[in-house]
Amino acid sequence: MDILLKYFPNLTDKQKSQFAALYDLYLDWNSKINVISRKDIENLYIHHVLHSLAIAKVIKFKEGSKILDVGTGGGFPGVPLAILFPESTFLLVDSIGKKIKVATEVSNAIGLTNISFRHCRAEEEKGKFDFVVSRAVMPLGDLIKIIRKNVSQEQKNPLPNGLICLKGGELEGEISPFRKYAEVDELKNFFDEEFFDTKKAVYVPI
Ligand SMILES: C[S@@+](CC[C@H](N)C(=O)[O-])C[C@H]1O[C@@H](n2cnc3c(N)ncnc32)[C@H](O)[C@@H]1O
Repeated sequence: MDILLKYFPNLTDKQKSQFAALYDLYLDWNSKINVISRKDIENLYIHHVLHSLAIAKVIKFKEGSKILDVGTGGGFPGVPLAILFPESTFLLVDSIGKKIKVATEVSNAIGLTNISFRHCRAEEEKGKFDFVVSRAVMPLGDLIKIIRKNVSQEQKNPLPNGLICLKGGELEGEISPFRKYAEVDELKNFFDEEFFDTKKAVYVPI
């Protein structure tokens, strides 16, 4: 948990206690419904929470922003972002109901009120949002096809509305059709921990 303060030193007491509560909640829920690899749970704050918050190093969402998290699984990156941006609203969707249940239970337990959940395929979600976020769900081209309908044309943020996804490893092939518009941030430029050496955030204005 202290690792979060290293990169986000201005957390409020409420945010600190919400982040701190995540460990026990995920430990408990993950033992019933697997959303994080069991041996990775001890790395929750670096591998999952801080990784999700990398999106906040790409953009600080303006008050009133609406964000869709596609394929959130147990709530990543949506739950950490909803804690960090209490003035924005988040909809987390996943096609697997029991994973959405974990994300819902965790966020209810920490009293998040700016978040909602839907058990559906992203293809079925018709709402409009300022940004779509996603981690480890599907190749960029497939994701863009699905979420294009969900990006609002009304702009209120410093970056034009679009998609921000967290990706690992070799991305050249996946990104090349979008290279004219995509911006790739290496997470090692934001965070010192070795885990981030190969991780990237890809922003595509839509
Ligand atoms: C590898 S998991 C990643 C979960 C989470 N984003 C994370 O990083 O921990 C991929 C998730 O995407 C969901 N998913 C895949 N295709 C989807 C679709 N078309 N609509 C909604 N969810 C989808 C799966 O059910 C799964 O929970």
